Amino acid sequence: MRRSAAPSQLQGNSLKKPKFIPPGRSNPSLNTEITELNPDIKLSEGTANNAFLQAQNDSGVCGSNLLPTKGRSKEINDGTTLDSPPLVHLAPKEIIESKGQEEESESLVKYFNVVWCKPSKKKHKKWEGDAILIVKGRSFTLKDLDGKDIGKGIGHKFKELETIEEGQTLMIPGKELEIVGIISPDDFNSGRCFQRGGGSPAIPSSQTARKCFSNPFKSVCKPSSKENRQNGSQNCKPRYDPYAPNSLVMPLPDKNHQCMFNKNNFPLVEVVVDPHLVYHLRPHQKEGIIFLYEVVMGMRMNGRCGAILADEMGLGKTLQCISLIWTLQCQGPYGGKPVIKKTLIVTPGSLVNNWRKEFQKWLGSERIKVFTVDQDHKVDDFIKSTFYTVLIISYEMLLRSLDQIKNVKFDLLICDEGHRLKNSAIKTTTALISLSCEKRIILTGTPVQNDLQEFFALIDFVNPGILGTLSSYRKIYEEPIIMSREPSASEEEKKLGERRAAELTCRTGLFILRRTQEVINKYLPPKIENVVFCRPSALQIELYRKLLNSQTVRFCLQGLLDNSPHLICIGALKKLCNHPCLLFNSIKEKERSSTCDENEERRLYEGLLRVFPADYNPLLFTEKESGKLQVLSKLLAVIHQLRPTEKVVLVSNYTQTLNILQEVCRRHGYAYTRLDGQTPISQRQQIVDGFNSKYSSDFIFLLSSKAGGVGLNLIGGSHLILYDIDWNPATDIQAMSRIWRDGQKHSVHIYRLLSTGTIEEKIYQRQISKQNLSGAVVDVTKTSEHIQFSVEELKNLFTLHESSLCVTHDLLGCICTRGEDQTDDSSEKIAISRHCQLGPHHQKPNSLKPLSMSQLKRWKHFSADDINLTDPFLKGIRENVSFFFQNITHTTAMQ
Ligand SMILES: Nc1ncnc2c1ncn2[C@@H]1O[C@H](COP(=O)(O)OP(=O)(O)OP(=O)(O)O)[C@@H](O)[C@H]1O
Ligand SMILES: [Mg+2]
Repeated sequence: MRRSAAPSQLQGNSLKKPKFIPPGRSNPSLNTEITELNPDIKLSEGTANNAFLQAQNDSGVCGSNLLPTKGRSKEINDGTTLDSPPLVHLAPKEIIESKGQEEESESLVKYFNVVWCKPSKKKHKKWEGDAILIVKGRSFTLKDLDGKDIGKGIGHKFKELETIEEGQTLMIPGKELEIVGIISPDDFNSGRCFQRGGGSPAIPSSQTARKCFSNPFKSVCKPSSKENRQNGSQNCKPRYDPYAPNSLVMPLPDKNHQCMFNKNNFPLVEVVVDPHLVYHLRPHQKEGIIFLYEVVMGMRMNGRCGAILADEMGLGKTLQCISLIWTLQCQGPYGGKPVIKKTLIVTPGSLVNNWRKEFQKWLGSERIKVFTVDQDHKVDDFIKSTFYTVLIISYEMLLRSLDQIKNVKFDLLICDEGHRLKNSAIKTTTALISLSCEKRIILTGTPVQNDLQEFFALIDFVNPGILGTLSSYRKIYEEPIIMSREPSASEEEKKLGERRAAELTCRTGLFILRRTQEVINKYLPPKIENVVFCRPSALQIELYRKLLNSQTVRFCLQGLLDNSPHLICIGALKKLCNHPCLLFNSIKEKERSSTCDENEERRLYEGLLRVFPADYNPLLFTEKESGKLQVLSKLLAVIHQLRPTEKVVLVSNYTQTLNILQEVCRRHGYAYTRLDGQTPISQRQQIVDGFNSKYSSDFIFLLSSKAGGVGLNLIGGSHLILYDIDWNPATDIQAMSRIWRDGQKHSVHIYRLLSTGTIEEKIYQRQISKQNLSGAVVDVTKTSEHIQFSVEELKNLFTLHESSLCVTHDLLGCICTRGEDQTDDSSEKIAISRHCQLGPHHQKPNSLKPLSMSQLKRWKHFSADDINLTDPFLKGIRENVSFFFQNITHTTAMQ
């Protein structure tokens, strides 16, 4: 039968749509091979005619796709010829089958690639779409290539469905189908059958890390034309000696790549990274550069040049990119011609100057001319000049200068802290998508796989269309994966979800690279982490009790209020934990404002003012009024006394709290500097540099982690104090990573301050238990507004444990007697039998994943009066502390 071209062919969109493989193109030899390779796959009883089972292939996750069956033959079919495939009408019918036969057939699932059109008697059909036909026992489902159901039927005669085969035409209600090929279960389960061609590896993964050290002059210099010969003789030499010891040579492109990108037959030349850079590179950075090179050159996936470098914080993503830019800007594998001319780096405002500094640090100021955009240096100046090759701009400035930037041809686009592009609807993302540059790199230290839709946005940004459309992605990956994780998921759903997740990882793994902190541990000094449980002051406890007794909290716990008033309650408790004067300010503010929709908040504060002294002045707050502030003040004094040359980074998520901390610095005469959301971008790097300088007299760096923490290097400080806790462990991890990074010379001390028995402990417990148990990877931008609380959870949040030294320790079910008061909420206990302070750590402690309950159990812990407490810093602050957890990460070597 002659047929019109299938839509997949007509659209010319081979990247998104599976290729139409007509029955005649089936490859008998391939099938023979597959059958032979899979001796386990046998024709099941009574299905000798089933070509699908013969061709079934358990290919690896990234294996081959559609497996055409053996050429259909007259012998297999009941006398029908190839040109006139059997026409079977699949109208619902009553089936009279023997029971045994029915059961057998029910379990049989078959998948077919089909084309469909409206039923017609015309000889030359006008096929309207490609689709996937799933036949299971007596029912079938037809899905389009976006995974959407476009046809369904049940109760069909078993025999008819059993004998479907390639080339056959079927009638289903409203549609006529032609079977184009058979799909292996693996191709269906992985979802590959829906979207093929979009990301096929250009090189097998086993070769990906291979370095090629072949002689560039050996047989590769084959200039074909005169011009090429000239070019060849000029540029045939690698820029640096590939045979020098420790040289870092990029892999050579394979034949396919050469066919596609070396049309002029330029001689192949080794691309060698500047030895000046290689001298400094860590092993993981060398691998990272090879990875980036392969991806942006399109050597990993034909025609796809987008990468995500998701190394954990502090692993030197900046240096890896700088090395790549410098290499591609001067060299290339074809005739040595440079691959790129201009690079655009987009980064958060606070890091614009950090990038400039890193270029300077690694390459000096002569090799690459970088242009940073700020108030005095406009994009136009970059455009007018031929001097600069790299433009560094903040996301905010990019939006303002988009029109000019669009006029420049950039060959490489780097988006630092690129997880912000996870929302494809926001302006920044659409602006960047509108740039025509194909080679795109996202840098992020934050894990990106926590939300499947956000994951899609990042992938689609670097390699547009590689996962199909958003709606097809949802059907093919997101829905089955999410469904498989529901407690009610059937075995079949679980398997499908797992398989689809594996396929997604495989498809994207070619261009995503993530290494953990462990790879640089040996270059870092030891890290001592402490969780310090601070006794709340008498004033705090009294206010806390009153807040919990308020009508608003009671109504919340009865589930009686809409509009999320629990968030107001949580906010008030958190403020109180930081300092009562913050709560006082809020109450006063509420008194002044008169909007009636804030009644809940007003009711929450009822009677609270009476708890404060009559003449309370928040500006004259004292340290004694807050347990945590008292501990902080002591801690600063101890550090100052014991390590007069060392410096402290003091972190809070709230500007108002930072104001209090700043006032404490002022009162004690500590020199400080401050960076928060209000700090002008142009001043940020200066402030960071000032603090890091050994000549600086600053003792304290006040940092608002949410406003400007990402990407900063604060290695001038070796003590970091987290004054308050965020729901999201990633925010805290971001902050902690500011000082424990390459270049740090001192042992690093981290102190997390928590008010004992309060909501802060609960948030901490949530960080280490819930988030971890669910396996969810978290993201810095998630806030409490995104968290759903059950009434049970709210009850737990709104409980004050006054007599416990450490509720967190109680919950660990530790059998030591250091936390005296065991909580009565036994359902939350994790029963383990262990001795206190197990000593050596069994788990890898250094990855920047949120800490888990089981890891915390292995930390040393002490009540404040414990005689074993030897740490001089902790000893100095024990007076106002009820409990400590401590973990020491010993690193093997210092640089
Ligand atoms: N090979 C190296 N030798 C010495 N210092 C290095 C090396 N690589 C990077 N560094 C330094 O380590 C610090 C951290 O690097 P960088 O800022 O690039 O980290 P990052 O991976 O971008 O982290 P984040 O996700 O926090 O932004 C910088 O001061 C950088 O100069
Ligand atoms: Mg960075």
